Amino acid sequence: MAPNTTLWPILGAGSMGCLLACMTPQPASFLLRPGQSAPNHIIYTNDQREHQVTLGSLPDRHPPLSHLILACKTYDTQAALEPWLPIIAPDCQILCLQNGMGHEERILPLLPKAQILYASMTHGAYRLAPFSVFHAGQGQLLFGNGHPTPSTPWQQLCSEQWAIHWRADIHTLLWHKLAVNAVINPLTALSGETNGQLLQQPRLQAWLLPLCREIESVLITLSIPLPQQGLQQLVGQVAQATSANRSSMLQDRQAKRRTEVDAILGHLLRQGQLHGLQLPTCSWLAQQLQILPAGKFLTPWPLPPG
Ligand SMILES: NC(=O)C1=CN([C@@H]2O[C@H](COP(=O)(O)OP(=O)(O)OC[C@H]3O[C@@H](n4cnc5c(N)ncnc54)[C@H](OP(=O)(O)O)[C@@H]3O)[C@@H](O)[C@H]2O)C=CC1
Ligand SMILES: CC(C)(CO)C(=O)C(=O)O
Repeated sequence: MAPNTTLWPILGAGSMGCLLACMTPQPASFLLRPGQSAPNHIIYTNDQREHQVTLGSLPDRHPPLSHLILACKTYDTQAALEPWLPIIAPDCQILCLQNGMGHEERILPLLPKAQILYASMTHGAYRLAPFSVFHAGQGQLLFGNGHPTPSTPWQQLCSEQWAIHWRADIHTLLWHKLAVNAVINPLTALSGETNGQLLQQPRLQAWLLPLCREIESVLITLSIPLPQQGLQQLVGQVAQATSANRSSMLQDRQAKRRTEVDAILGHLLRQGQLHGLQLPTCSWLAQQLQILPAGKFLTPWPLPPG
């Protein structure tokens, strides 16, 4: 079925969903929770300007959705998709903006023929109010599905203005992002420290080498090229570049929200188990993230296991 490119359906009207709705070349249309309705525009704000972006809406009778942007948290994927299954084409192309990996495990049980597209999103955004988004960090959206070039409608989404680019090597990029997140996010989320403190505090620094070694062992086993400079070096660069940031996982814990640990460390641990790898450091951190009450931090900060 030819994708309908006059509308961009987005499932999840949070920070990322609203930001994407400002970036699509034709109007976006939100798929909301049953019973909710969207206004006819959203408000985009950044440091310099504020403006309204018109939203579209799906007509009462329309062909099954041939493409969809998924912008809910990883753990909400199934519940969010379920009510919309009757209007989604079985072979729908679904662009996942979500952090972490394991999108297939969440989507394919509901839509076995869906075609998944992967994204590495470094634009930062938060909601000022429902349907009002603040674009906090100008980053880029790199996406792809392993093919060298995008097909319809995805080539229309590519944009210099918004730094949205198709990448043939998206899987390697995603693994490198996952690897960095699997180090920075749990260490900061459990210690309560900013990203930069990982390079400042010797007790936190002591975790970097064992953790990076374990994660590199997963990449090597899966034949994913290692970051050129080595994982620990890459983690150091990202922590330095985002030194004042509180990681998304730390923010989730401070706000007493569920974290996306399962899509990050959980995915690594499942891959490790599948391939008979021992990942004691990853495993310990994932366990602590499950048991430590929200808003509480590990004090004194421990030495790595083993
Ligand atoms: N924010 C950022 O800067 C970045 C976020 N990401 C990733 O993007 C993904 C989304 O994050 P973000 O936008 O921040 O999250 P938000 O919590 O802001 O948005 C998630 C949205 O999903 C909606 N939702 C949840 N369950 C359902 C459901 N059953 N049906 C319909 N809608 C539902 C929520 O609705 P409701 O509001 O009603 O709960 C909310 O609007 C995450 O994986 C995150 O890691 C990646 C890079 C940067
Ligand atoms: C790169 C990093 C660690 C920046 O904070 C991030 O992606 C996150 O917080 O999830």
